[in-house]
Amino acid sequence: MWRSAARRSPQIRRLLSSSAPQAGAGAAVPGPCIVHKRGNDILHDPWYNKDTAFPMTERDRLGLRGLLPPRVMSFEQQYERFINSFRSLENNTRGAPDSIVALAKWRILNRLHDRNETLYYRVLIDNIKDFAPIIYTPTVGLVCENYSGLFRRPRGMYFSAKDKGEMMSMIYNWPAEKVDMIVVTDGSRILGLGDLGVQGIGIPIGKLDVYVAAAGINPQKVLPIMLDVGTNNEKLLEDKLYLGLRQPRLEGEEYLAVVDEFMEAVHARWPKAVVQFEDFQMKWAFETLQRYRNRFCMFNDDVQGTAGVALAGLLGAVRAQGRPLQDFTNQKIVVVGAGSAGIGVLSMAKQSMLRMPGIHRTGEGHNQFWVLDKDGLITKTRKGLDPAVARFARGYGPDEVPDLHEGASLVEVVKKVKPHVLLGLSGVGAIFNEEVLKAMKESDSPRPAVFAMSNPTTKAECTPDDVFKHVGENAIFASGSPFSNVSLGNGNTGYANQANNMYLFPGIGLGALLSGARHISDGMLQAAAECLASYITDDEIRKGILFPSVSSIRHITAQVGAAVVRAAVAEDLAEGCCDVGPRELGSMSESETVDYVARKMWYPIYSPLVSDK
Ligand SMILES: NC(=O)c1ccc[n+]([C@@H]2O[C@H](COP(=O)([O-])OP(=O)(O)OC[C@H]3O[C@@H](n4cnc5c(N)ncnc54)[C@H](O)[C@@H]3O)[C@@H](O)[C@H]2O)c1
Ligand SMILES: O=C(O)C[C@H](O)C(=O)O
Ligand SMILES: [Mg+2]
Repeated sequence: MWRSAARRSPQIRRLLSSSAPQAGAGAAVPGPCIVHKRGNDILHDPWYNKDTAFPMTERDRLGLRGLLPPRVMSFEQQYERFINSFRSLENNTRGAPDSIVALAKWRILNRLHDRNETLYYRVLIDNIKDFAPIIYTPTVGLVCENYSGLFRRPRGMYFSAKDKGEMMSMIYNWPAEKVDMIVVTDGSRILGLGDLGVQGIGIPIGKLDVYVAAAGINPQKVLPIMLDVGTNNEKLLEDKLYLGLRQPRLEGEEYLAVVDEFMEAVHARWPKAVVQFEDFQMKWAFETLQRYRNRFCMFNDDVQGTAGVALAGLLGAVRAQGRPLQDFTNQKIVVVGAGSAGIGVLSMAKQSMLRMPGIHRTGEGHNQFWVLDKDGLITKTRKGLDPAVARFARGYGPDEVPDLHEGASLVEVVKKVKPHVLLGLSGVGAIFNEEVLKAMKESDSPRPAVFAMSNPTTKAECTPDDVFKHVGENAIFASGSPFSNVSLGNGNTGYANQANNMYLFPGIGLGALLSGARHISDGMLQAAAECLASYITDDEIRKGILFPSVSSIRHITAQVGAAVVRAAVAEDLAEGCCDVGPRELGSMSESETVDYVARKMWYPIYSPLVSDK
């Protein structure tokens, strides 16, 4: 049951192995590409630029002769040269402070990104495990914090509060004719780093890099967007070099009017583009999701993508105990953080429990969750609770087992509840301290699970070393940002799983795009989560491995994307994409859908260039 047929298929494995070109882009000899430029303009366009790899025929055809050193290098030589300079950077910066090294690595990758996209995406795809921590969490957080100083060239689009009334024409300033995937933020909650205003643009850029690497979205068709509605970050408002609007954030109807206008403009130009909302503060994350999810093809990654990844982890934790999946309904789960991510996780986990056989005994009233926010345990006596949070509030007093008071501390809750899972989405680093982790040792589970999902690394609720030391070697650990596995000293390994929405959002976006879904339904999201949960074998689970390695992200994304396509077809939401209509999608078997999705993935390879001038 837990073996995905496609995962074992040699054909799919071949199709998706990171060293072989993928189909779609993957024909060994790519078709020619018409360029509307010549000479230096080509060298300065990262999409067409091949640097020293332009063959002589192309140098003649495109007016490049004499603009490059005479020796023609191969793609492989260029690749090796880059990797060598990256490795020497690592050697030369050994011993330097972590943040200096991280930014130096980000700079060298960013420079390649600005210069030669084909080479950039190839090194990213082939080395995704090493490079994801640079272009994505945790380094992307540091980049956002320092963005105004690091800024050299613009990437993506900026719509500000000052652009009201102009957005419909501004959207046509974007040079690419077609856009498939948009990631938008308003910078109000960047990872666990708070309001970073316009500097949050680093997040959509990083997420879209993951889209290209994992989902094979053509980089010419992605668009990172910053909605600059001001910032409430005093430090930034006072910073003379700050690049965003120096005004407090718009609120209420004024704020929504900007987002409405932006969504209308995007939809007018690219009606089939998928829009991913990212790192919006909680109130706007939920409000915009409700407002747009039935009108546009959009989703909120922090609410919905995170929920699916956490659900896959929670189901993995049940399997690790050797229990049947239905036992999920009996798991005691403590969630620390009742924000957009925490509430998203709780809602999806609850939905999943309600679908399990046997749960009808207790139905909606069944509450296996203990939720804490900055004021401690949330109970029904809490005033002014958001209805989304109120659903998970505990009863109060001696009727409630165990007896816990409003605002109880985390350690009190863990000691009394003895949860199977402790899950953090609080944005507070090291909050799972020694006392809390030692209390987890008394968990009712033979494999107590600790998920420290906050990003970046500095905000992780704890480290894997702490967990294996204080909870025990039978513990299970997952974190939002990457950590190294822990050697347990007896030849055994304590696995540091990465529970990050990067396992799902690329497949959700790709599946929505290829199905041509009118909108993204709960069923499509559920299918994505179930697909990820089923990816891991029983053997892996027994070892404490809950999530696959990031190096298989393309393979995972093809499967998740296919699951999403099939769910969209089943719900009659699919309108098809390009020349593949809903009927054709519907006639594909499960493995044919995975093949189809994999074939649609773009793969970086130099195409012969032909000038139209
Ligand atoms: N791993 C992933 O894939 C993933 C996905 C989304 C978000 N996240 C991370 O989750 C964190 C939270 O994101 P969010 O969007 O929910 O933020 P949010 O601001 O909406 O919510 C934060 C929540 O944490 C609570 N909190 C703050 N201090 C606390 C404390 N001392 N004790 C207990 N609770 C406390 C707040 O009251 C609030 O309920 C961020 O660090 C983000 O990077 C990780
Ligand atoms: O960006 C990430 O790494 C995950 C998540 O979307 C977050 O906001 O922390
Ligand atoms: Mg996010």
